[in-house]
Amino acid sequence: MKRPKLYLDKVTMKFGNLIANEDVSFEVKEGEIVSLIGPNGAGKTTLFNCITGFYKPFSGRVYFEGTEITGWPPHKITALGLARTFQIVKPLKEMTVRDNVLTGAFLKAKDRKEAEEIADDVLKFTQLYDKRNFLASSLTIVDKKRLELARILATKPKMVMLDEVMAGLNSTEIKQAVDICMKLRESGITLLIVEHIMEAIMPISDRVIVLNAGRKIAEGPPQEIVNNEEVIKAYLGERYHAKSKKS
Ligand SMILES: Nc1ncnc2c1ncn2[C@@H]1O[C@H](COP(=O)(O)OP(=O)(O)OP(=O)(O)O)[C@@H](O)[C@H]1O
Repeated sequence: MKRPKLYLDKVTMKFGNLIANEDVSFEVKEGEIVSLIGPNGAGKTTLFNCITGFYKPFSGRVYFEGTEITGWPPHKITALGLARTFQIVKPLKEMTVRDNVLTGAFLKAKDRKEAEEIADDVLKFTQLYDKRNFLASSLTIVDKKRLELARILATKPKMVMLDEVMAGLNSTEIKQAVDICMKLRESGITLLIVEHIMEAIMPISDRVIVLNAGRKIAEGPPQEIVNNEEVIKAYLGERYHAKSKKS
């Protein structure tokens, strides 16, 4: 039996009267790829912020590898091995690509030499090594997204949470991003992915969790989710449903 890596117990988050997440519970097991989907405003990013310490939930608890991390500061959660990307990528623009990645690598490295080794490995993995001396501000959107991933991989995470890393990419770049997800899983990293590009994530997800208006409305293997009437109505629509039936 695989152990739960991440466990949410009835997480609720409110902004004034608006309930962005309501009693959301689920677990992600070690080595799984789990996708979190739902319409715009469903509460996916808010939940990521609650898990990674950027928001303190109104109520409920978050556990990582059995340790309760509810309300911990983000840097402490990253140090424990849970890292996340942001929907709007924010590299340190006036620093080089390599220095950006080094800032992540120093979290776990014992000295500069080790940090540089970690950074260079990660830069090669994310195909940014040739651009290591570029200023981050000069990168294209796909390379900025790779850099965002490289920075968090340099912290040597056990679990990575990706927030819409495929948005704005072309089909070749999406395929490369999917390959990276598969490679991360092969290397033992557990993944929780927020994404709107169903064609990319459905084939690689072990399980899919669906949020709508802050509540979890479904959870299950991709094939079950694409046939779930409530999910089709709330989010997937007939188009994706019909397409997935054909394949
Ligand atoms: N800081 C905030 N203050 C007030 N309301 C917020 C805040 N952040 C999010 N919300 C509201 O909470 C709800 C959930 O938003 P959230 O960004 O989590 O949705 P989402 O599922 O990530 O959407 P998308 O797919 O568009 O990224 C929305 O109604 C949003 O307007």
